[in-house]
Amino acid sequence: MIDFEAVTKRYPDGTEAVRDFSLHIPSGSLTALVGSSGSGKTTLLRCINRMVDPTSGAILIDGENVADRPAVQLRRSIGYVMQQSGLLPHRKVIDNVATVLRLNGQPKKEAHARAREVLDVVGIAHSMFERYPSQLSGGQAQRVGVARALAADPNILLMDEPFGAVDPIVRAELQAETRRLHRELNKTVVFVTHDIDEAFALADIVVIMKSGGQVAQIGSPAEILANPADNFVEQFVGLDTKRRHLRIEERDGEQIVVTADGRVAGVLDS
Ligand SMILES: Nc1ncnc2c1ncn2[C@@H]1O[C@H](COP(=O)(O)OP(=O)(O)OP(=O)(O)O)[C@@H](O)[C@H]1O
Repeated sequence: MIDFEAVTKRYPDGTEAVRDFSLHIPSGSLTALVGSSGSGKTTLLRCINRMVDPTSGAILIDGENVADRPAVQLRRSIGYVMQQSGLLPHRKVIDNVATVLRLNGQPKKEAHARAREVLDVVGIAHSMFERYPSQLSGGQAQRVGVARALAADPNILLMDEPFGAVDPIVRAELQAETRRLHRELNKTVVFVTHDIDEAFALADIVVIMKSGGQVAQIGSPAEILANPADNFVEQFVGLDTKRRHLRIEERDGEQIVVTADGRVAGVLDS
């Protein structure tokens, strides 16, 4: 589990990116931080692996303050996927995925065996293992980025707008894949996105952020849709314009998602 305790981050130029942010993230959940540009999502994500240190407050992983962990060791123990895959251009796919394992001291043979295994998990064909990143499509590069993040079998996976730069069809595939991986691998995933639809499609817990790193609402997709906290949230999730023609109804003890014309769109997991 991850706990943010009254986290504030002020950058040296005085920008207050996050103010007094608290959040409990249960182990094994998929939490989406969603909000407009500049609302502090990336700053919060990076506080988890100490790419950013908060000005005040604390982040605890399983009860231990991350500030007490050596930053490099902490970072290598947490998977990180970013928007532009971040693959090293002069290294082959297999070597990119094996990088953290090699840095952790694993012999090349074992690191490559694990890299092949995890590339299989994310659906990269063997014929691509020896390619360079420039020889991959955007969607393939993101899959390799996910494989690299999973290689050291971290308990926590941080994903920062991982599918922001791919087309909508590939994006939908990668979202489905993320759901599958999350179900199968039982990681704690924290996912940053601009896209409320993506957040609702993926997350158990959605955190809607306003500018200045302030929380507008925290809840499950169902809770937020059923009870938006204020006008900002209504607008953000598109309830004000009826863009989102969905409502939640209770039927036979189950929460049913119903469209504006009364069709059942799905059943929410309890
Ligand atoms: N290194 C930095 N120095 C100064 N200000 C920064 C720095 N990094 C981020 N900021 C500022 O902090 C605020 C929050 O930025 P952050 O990147 O966390 O937001 P975000 O919600 O992830 O935005 P986006 O969706 O555009 O990536 C912004 O005003 C940004 O300009």
